[in-house]
Amino acid sequence: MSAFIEQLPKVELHLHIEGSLEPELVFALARRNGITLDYANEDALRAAYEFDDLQSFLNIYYAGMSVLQTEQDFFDMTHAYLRRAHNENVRHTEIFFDPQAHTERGVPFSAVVTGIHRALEQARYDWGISSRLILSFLRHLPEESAIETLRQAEPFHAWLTGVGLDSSETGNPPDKFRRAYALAREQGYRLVAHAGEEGPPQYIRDAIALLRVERIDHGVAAIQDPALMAELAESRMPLTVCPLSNLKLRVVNSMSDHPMRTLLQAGLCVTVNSDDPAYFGGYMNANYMALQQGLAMTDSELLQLAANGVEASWLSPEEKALLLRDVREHGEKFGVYATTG
Ligand SMILES: Nc1ncnc2[nH]cnc12
Ligand SMILES: [Zn+2]
Repeated sequence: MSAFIEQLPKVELHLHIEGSLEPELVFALARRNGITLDYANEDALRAAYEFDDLQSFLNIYYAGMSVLQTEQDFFDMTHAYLRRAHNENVRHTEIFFDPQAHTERGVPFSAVVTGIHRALEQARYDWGISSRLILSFLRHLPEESAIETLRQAEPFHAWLTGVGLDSSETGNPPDKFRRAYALAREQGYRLVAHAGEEGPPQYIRDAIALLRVERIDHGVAAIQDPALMAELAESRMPLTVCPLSNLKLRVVNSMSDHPMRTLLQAGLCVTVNSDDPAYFGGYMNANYMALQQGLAMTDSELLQLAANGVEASWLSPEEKALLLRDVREHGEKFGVYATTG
């Protein structure tokens, strides 16, 4: 592992907290909650992490999170992620959670959000990691369910910065959630959505035009549409790209085919993120390393990606300036300067 990547101050903007649940914790929580799993042990579960596409991953992802029952379970999962993030010099993280995947199983919304929030507060206190929490709607469910989830979130609005949209993309276009997003916007939430992971470039356009998002999660399908790429570059609309996720879900055939460098060189505000690190083979450092090894990205390009992460974050302008200074100073220490911007 390169010291440049290890010591680089990093921002993570696309992380599903349920996707940070490592097999060891899945089994520990199953034991604690008296749940019997379909897998004999941690290794057997890990061996099932071979995916053909997004849906084959989502099936295992939802099964894995069924061990989460109590507020303490949500705390423990979030705390474990934050410890890893801290160890990888992640300074700021914006975390998705999927409340419907838990409330549908009878887990109260309050237990989910309180456990996660408590861990975020503790990490801020213990390790100085700042964070934001993003409530993500499941797009395979009806819009009414998303709107009901927004209602359940009302008492916890102070802990929630934004709303997002994840799960099965194909056949569930942004248009389906127009009313839910309009409501969230009225209530003061910031808006993001997964678009252009497996879905077409038109979903990226629609997320921007119909849902009025300020960031696109994934967005790698933009590579198929030069006019869209030019618009995204011009507006500096951030894309929260997840390299190892794209590889494991076969969005790209190999890391050397990944569009990250082309998007970066075209002036888009692309960022590096881990998506579901327990399932896709690594956290933030591993994602930077995949770009370094698979695309031969230079330290200068990696520095620019880290700076883009700060730019795309929901930190205040003052906090961004401080963190950007740390990123630049890290580069100077290694004699490295950002490529663009
Ligand atoms: N990569 C991904 N795409 C869509 N939904 C998800 N939920 C968790 N990870 C996801
Ligand atoms: Zn995602």
